[in-house]
Amino acid sequence: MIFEGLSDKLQGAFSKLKSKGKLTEKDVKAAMREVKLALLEADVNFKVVKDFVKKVQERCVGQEVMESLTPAQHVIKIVNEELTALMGDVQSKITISSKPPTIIMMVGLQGAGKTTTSGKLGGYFKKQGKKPLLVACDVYRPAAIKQLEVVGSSLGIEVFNMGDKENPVNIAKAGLSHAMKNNNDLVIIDTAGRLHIDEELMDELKSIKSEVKPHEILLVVDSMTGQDAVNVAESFDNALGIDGVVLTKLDGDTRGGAALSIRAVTQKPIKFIGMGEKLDDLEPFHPDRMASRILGMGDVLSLIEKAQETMDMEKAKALGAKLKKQEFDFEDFLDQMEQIQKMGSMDKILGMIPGMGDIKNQLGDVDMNGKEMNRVKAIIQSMTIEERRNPQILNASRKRRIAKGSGTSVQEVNKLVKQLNEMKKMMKMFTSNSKGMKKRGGFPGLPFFK
Ligand SMILES: Nc1nc2c(ncn2[C@@H]2O[C@H](COP(=O)(O)OP(=O)(O)OP(=O)(O)O)[C@@H](O)[C@H]2O)c(=O)[nH]1
Repeated sequence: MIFEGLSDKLQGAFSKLKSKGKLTEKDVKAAMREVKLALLEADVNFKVVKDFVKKVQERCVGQEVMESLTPAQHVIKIVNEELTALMGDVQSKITISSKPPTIIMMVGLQGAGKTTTSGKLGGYFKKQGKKPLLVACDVYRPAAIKQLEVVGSSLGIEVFNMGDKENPVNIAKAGLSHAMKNNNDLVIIDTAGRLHIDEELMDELKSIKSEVKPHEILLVVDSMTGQDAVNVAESFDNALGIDGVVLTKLDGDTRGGAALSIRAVTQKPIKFIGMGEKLDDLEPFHPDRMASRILGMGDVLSLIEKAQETMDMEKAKALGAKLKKQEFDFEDFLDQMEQIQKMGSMDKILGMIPGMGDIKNQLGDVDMNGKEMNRVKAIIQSMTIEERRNPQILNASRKRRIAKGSGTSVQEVNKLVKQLNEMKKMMKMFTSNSKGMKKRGGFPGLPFFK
């Protein structure tokens, strides 16, 4: 789960508040002390934490909160608003030039994820019907050009390169004219990284910038480097000037400090986040959705978008109808597991579902890689249609037969039955929770929200 440590601590601080009726100033101050500690432990910039806590405290001890019937809810609402503001308030999009091609220059340190992100970005815009061109200007790291070509070809995106003997400024210039000739409406320039910022790197980037006049200079930083990412962002911005940041590796166990500090320190927005090594693991950054995920309130909108991207609507509707009748059998279970595999991973999905954090623990390692998935399929396929449809008839002898027939064990069959029941509980909880969603017209594309 993203920023799990910080999220657990913040929710812990607020659950104490919720258990009280009226709140005194002392209660709020105590809760904010916990929030401050949680943010510092998440490696958030000290000054950012100080300003944040001060602002929240001022708002929380105001009249409307202390007198209200649900003061704790008010405090959480204020923290949510201030967290969202801290990360930039609203989504900041890439500025698309009215006169194509839009030129995006990718900069950043070695290993931050520039080349991967350049490809991801190309894929993201290709999905929107654009015709991107990737330009390989990293002539120093051996195989950097090859890596970009591999990424480009896996996405069906052309990569322009002139080998690693040519001056990067000339490559960028030639790449741009190649794009003009081929009606590319987007040029993404992958520049060279360095282990640390140096004069030579900056001069080269400045010459590329003055040569091609990019509409966007995106700095790619590795969120796992915490406060370092913020310092790198500051130096690149001071030396070169950047328009936005892409935070990579948020799928790792990053504590969240970079995401919560970088905007406040550099005044530059986070535009995208990298959520994995795969080429579709890039998401536009929404401060409000990130804040609500951190506060354990899930992020249903992103979940819907992901589901709609991958879910077969007919199947979704059919499943929704079955869920209403509290039917959910092994056929559906298999469908859902395959669906979730397409959407990313159970861990990521559950992180987006409000209040599903604890279910995640009950479901255990439902996150399956191909091997586990095949064993699950073998077990389910060894069941009779009757058994799949009515799991309650699975007695010991049937389980032994299924285990034998699928080359697995009775323990694994039992575990699968348990997981099916947990999944059923989750769906039930979900459909009952979604009454509120229903009022908002439900969420098309997700069976749970029918
Ligand atoms: N888990 C995870 N890995 C990522 C992400 N983005 C990039 N990576 C990995 O990070 C490593 C470095 O990525 P590159 O794109 O080669 O980094 P780079 O900035 O281009 O490095 P140089 O080309 O050497 O400057 C690769 O193994 C990528 O797969 C991400 O969002 N999540």
